[in-house]
Amino acid sequence: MAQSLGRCAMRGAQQTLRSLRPALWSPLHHIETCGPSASSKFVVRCTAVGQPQTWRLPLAQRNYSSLAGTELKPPSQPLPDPEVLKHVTAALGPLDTKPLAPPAQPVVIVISGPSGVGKDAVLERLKHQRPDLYFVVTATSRPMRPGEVDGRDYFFVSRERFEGWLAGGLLLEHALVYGEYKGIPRQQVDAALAAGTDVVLRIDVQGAATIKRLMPDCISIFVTADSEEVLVRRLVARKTEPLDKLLVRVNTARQENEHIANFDYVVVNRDGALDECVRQVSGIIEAEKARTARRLVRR
Ligand SMILES: Nc1ncnc2c1ncn2[C@@H]1O[C@H](COP(=O)(O)OP(=O)(O)OP(=O)(O)O)[C@@H](O)[C@H]1O
Repeated sequence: MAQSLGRCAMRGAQQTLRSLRPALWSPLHHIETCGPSASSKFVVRCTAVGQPQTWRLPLAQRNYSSLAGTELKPPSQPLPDPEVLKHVTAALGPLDTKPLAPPAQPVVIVISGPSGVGKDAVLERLKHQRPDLYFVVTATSRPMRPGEVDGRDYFFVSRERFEGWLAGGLLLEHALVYGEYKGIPRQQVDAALAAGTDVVLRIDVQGAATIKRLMPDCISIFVTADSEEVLVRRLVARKTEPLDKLLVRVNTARQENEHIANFDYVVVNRDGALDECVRQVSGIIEAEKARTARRLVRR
């Protein structure tokens, strides 16, 4: 039997459930009981819009904060009347079990924007929230910054090696950005798409235009900051460029901002609101995947 909760434990369970499934949570008014059941399921009894509901989680859990990642099962539906079902199939023939909407084709998502706007910061957080996406590791000839890891953040390669990859046709797109090469390894993109996985590319503005030409179906997102002043403050605070290179980046950012109209979406990475930006990017991907054109192409 599920046990009644103390006020403190109840609050913990509410917070966990809300963070797990915000969409399901919103109509819930109140959790009444919450705890392990005799059948080793974790049972949550709650009232949603006046209706009592019971949620059964697959695992017994005592620690509410460790519920993250546990699948919430919706309340069980009443079983259909077998006699009625029999009549339906007798009249219409066997019912088709194929999905009514075909799965969406894998998409390429291009994240771009001026230097210092927060592309890496956004992607770092998105990686944790969206393990279903494949994040292409860009190759670059620029030196590693403190905290960066070769093969995780970028493939840090010499100019000679980069030029060898270029000559061998191993890069989908490349550009010389602030005097350093950056390029997208073709094989990573092809392999992820072939496996049906959505691919995220982090590209500078000039590279984004090339990808849009090569892959017109890609979703291009321009990340920008609240203002030029905020952008410059971020770059200065990052302390990764000497003054002369900083000036070049700010000048380039001015020109890049004029290319917003070439992108499908623009998202503002507001100061101190990184999570909000990540949420918007993730929402855009979800909405695009639900577009009928992306789902019906295979028919
Ligand atoms: N929403 C935000 N609020 C405050 N600071 C932020 C925000 N987003 C990112 N930053 C900070 O701004 C700085 C620049 O971010 P980041 O390095 O991710 O930019 P970038 O667009 O990847 O730059 P580049 O193209 O030069 O590599 C970092 O120090 C990062 O922590």
